[in-house]
Amino acid sequence: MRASLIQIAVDEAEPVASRRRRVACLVREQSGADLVVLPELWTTGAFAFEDFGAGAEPLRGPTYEAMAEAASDAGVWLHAGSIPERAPAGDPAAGDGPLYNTSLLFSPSGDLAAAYRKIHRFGFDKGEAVLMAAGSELVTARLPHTTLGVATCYDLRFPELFRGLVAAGAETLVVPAGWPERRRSHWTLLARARAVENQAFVLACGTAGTHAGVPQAGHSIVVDPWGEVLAEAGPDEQVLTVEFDPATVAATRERFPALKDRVLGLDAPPRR
Ligand SMILES: NC(=O)CCC(=O)C(=O)O
Repeated sequence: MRASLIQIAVDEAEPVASRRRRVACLVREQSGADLVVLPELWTTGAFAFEDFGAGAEPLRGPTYEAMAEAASDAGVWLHAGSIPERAPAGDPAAGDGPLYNTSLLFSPSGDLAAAYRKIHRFGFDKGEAVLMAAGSELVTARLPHTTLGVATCYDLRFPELFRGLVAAGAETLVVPAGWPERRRSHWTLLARARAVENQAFVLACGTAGTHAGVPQAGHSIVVDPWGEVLAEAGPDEQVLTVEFDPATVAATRERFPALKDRVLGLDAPPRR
């Protein structure tokens, strides 16, 4: 299986419409890949909190349209990273619906195969954590060669989410991100940890450049179920292409069946 991770540079100097066109061209150039992956919030930038509202789109908005077309032109499965999704208002009189950090997966015919609303929002008491609503559903998707489990950026710090994805059948964990350079060591460490503990491939695609004054780490990374790094990008915009055999997941789980020794229900009650 061939995957291409497109590590996009997100800089405010580039208008969003131009970046969208540029990214669509890059996706089309990946024709022949089985799966193409884009980063988190590459239209606004993951740290451009002040732009989330103005840059928000309905699920089937301009980024959806452009990426569906690019996936179908290239004939690839496309994990199109995430968009700031403005959900429909439940009550039209109350104005806009909530914002979500929503990632989109398209099939090679350009149909939406899955949408995942990020569960763990980053920022503690500010930024995404207060501006966006949290998703609540785990999302997996069956591709011809493997089953994907999807998560977004800060989710990488929460191993229980990935356990849930594995329990739902995931073999390849796809993590679009806008991870800052400041915590790059966590990024590579956590990507490898999630691969080793879940005996799964991890495809983690970050952004390059600097937006909202936050230099991005780049260093998109692909890790195999044994924790070995198959490929790692540098800091700048780059297409990281890797070939891997999804059957390695079953072989690793059989040869070293640690997942079978899980003891379920160990969650401690919250401390008072
Ligand atoms: N966009 C994010 O989720 C950033 C996460 C991050 O910076 C971290 O976990 O560290």
